[in-house]
Amino acid sequence: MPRFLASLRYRFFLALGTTLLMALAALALIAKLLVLPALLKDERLYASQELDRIQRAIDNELGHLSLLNKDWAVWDDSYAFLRGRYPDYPSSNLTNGQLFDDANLRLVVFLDTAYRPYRVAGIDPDTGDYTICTAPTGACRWAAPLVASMQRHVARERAHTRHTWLHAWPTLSMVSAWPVLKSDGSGPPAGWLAMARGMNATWLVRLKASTGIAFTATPASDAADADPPLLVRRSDDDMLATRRLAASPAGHAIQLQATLPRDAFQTSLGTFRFALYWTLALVVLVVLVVLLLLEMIVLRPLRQLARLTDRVRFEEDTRVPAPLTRRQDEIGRLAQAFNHLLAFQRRRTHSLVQLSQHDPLTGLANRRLFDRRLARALDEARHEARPVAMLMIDIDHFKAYNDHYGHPAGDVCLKRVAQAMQASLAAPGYLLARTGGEEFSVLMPDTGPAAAREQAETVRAAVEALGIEHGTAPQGDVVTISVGLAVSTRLDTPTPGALGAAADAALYTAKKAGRNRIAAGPVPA
Ligand SMILES: Nc1nc2c(ncn2[C@@H]2O[C@H](COP(=O)(O)OP(=O)(O)OP(=O)(O)O)[C@@H](O)[C@H]2O)c(=O)[nH]1
Repeated sequence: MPRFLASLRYRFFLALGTTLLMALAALALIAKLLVLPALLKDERLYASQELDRIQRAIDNELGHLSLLNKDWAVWDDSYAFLRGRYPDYPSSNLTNGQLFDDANLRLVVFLDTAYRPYRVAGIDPDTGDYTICTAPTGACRWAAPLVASMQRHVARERAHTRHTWLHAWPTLSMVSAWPVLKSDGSGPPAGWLAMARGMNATWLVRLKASTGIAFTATPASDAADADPPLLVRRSDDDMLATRRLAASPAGHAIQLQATLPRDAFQTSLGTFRFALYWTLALVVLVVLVVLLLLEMIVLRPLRQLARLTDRVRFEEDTRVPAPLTRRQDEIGRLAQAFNHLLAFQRRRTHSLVQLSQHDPLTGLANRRLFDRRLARALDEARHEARPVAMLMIDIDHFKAYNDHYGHPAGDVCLKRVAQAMQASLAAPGYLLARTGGEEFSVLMPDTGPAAAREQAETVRAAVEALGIEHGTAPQGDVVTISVGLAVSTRLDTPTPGALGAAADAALYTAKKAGRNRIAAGPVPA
């Protein structure tokens, strides 16, 4: 594992960073696979609905044309005209101003019952001239395609009374046809009256105004062009929606093309982006806050504990800081447990130190501690030119005591003697130690020969005063001790070994002299 990954801080950073990236990828996927297609679908639906509106407007126009057509077709005058009984009908009714200008018509055609043209009247789209003929020939030749379309429609669907359709060639028109009946609607039909209205610029302006949609209507050839795409998004601002309407003659169509704004799409996209960016910002913020809280609540205390663990080795009274132990959470419990562990370790260390430096029977210092203190005392005495005194003490005829009273009684005796000697020490700085089986030593720093002898006598007397019965002792009937005294007073202080040897020699002298006494050794060199 790379070194920096060993830190929890970086591992959390990496994990949260990865989570963040995954969230980003998920959002991008959601945007690409769900949101954007839904928005585009909505836009397609909107375009289709707008084209529907244009188509409905055209249907309305056809309806109006059909009503006008019916008014003229179901009329006694028209009926009489087709029956040949009203020769003045064209001059009275099919004049330019009355029908073609006011009703915005291009062509009016009467067909007889065999669908043959009876009268053709209209405005030539090329010249703008009004023409009226008995057939679409000569001056009315321009009307031939429309007349043929009218003939075909009426002949094919004569069962119907109303006919409306769109015509695409050579110019765009909407066409209506009705059977010519008497004003009361009775028949039989005298023929057919068909009317065509040009889908010209004027018509387009009117329809644009009524729909509010900017569009064009152009002739198209079904055979030549493949079906155009419904929607072409030309820019972020607008799109081109296209639809073809069936028209006559066969193979022709009218192509509607509406230029539509993309406001709704852009607004929805903007809203989505806004939500997306805010979501991202929030996710980043949450990650940063989590990292910050992690650092403050978990990682920093953990580092504090780690530093504390390092210090424990060098500073004895190290404790976990109170703010950590006061916490009620897991870190607080860890800090409290850490403090308990420290206290437990200290107790154990203390008891181990005690065990290693004290005698388990009497509780006095043992030889190890005594030797260390003696060396230190002599060291200090050497620097400060002060005296150091030492007593070496041995219980008299203790083997005989053991043999007579038994070993357990010997132990009790040892303890009582130790307590008595301890109680008799004059200064708190004096150290009494059990340095052998029934051998004791006293270290008396800063103590001269006189005070040392006085203290030795006090110790001896204290043991004798205990009055522990010792029936087999040659020197009396109670337990006594012999004391060897050595004092260092010279500037060249002796070594611990030399002082100890002097005290030992003095003890030997005391034993030799009859026991239960004190002997002072020569001042060691
Ligand atoms: N009960 C008991 N006896 C011990 C202990 N340690 C040493 N002793 C005994 O102390 C006795 C010491 O005897 P010795 O060294 O022969 O000397 P002594 O009999 O005291 O005679 P002097 O020293 O010459 O007066 C031995 O019998 C040891 O067994 C102990 O911890 N408990």
